[in-house]
Amino acid sequence: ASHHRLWSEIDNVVKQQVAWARLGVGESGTGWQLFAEDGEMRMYRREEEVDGMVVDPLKAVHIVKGITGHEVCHYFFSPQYRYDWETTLEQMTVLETISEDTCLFLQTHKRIWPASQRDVIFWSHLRHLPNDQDRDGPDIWTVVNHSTEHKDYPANAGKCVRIYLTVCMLCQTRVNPPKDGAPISRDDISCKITYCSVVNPGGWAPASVLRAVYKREYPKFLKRFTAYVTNQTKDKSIMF
Ligand SMILES: CCCCCc1ccc(-c2ccc(S(=O)(=O)CCO)cc2)cc1[C@H]1C[C@H]1c1ccccn1
Repeated sequence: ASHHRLWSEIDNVVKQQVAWARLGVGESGTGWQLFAEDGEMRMYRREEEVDGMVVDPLKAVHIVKGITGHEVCHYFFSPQYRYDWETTLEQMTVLETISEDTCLFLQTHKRIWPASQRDVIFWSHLRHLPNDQDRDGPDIWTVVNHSTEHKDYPANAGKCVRIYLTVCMLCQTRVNPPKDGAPISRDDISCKITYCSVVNPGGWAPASVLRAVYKREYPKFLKRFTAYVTNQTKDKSIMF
């Protein structure tokens, strides 16, 4: 059904996350600190705490040649590929396939010493925001992951501490049409990726441990994931 029980929440969160992702990290005065750089990838964070817990918002901007936003979102959303690129994943369960572009996931992530193991339940929604209104507007593909409850999996019932997150993978494809009118090849395309994430680690974890983990894990994740998409798509026809 086009309108399922989570539809209004998903619609609101997606609109809010797309607007947030499209805001640049602005000039240095806006509180965004550049903390990792690798080629075209720039990773920023803001230092924020909620009830004494580190919930540093993260925003990464990356430009990857040879792939499209549709392809990035396809491999990010689809459960069947996740174990290939998500290295901190211990267990992933699709609790519900709500529609062909909306799933409910339960994930347990590998324990990161000295903190206790974490799990998370989130809905994941894949959406194409075409620019058919104004031609030169951005053609956006996005996946938004947002924590939610599930009656069969109450928080902190087992060994894992429940975390809460909102993640937005927002992509814009750029095409440089070949001069001689030849068909568009992967050499003529690139994808501008904006990845935003806010993770509330649930139970207490030392700020120094969390910040060290984020500093190590986020750049590794985005590099590994984008390399995975490049490798998966290199011999396939372009998914626009
Ligand atoms: C003491 C550590 C507490 C927090 C551990 C933890 C759990 C989940 C997550 C997480 C869960 C989902 C997503 S996603 O973008 O929706 C993709 C689908 O998997 C992303 C990151 C992050 C972290 C933090 C390690 C940090 C970290 C950062 C990037 C990758 C892995 N780990």
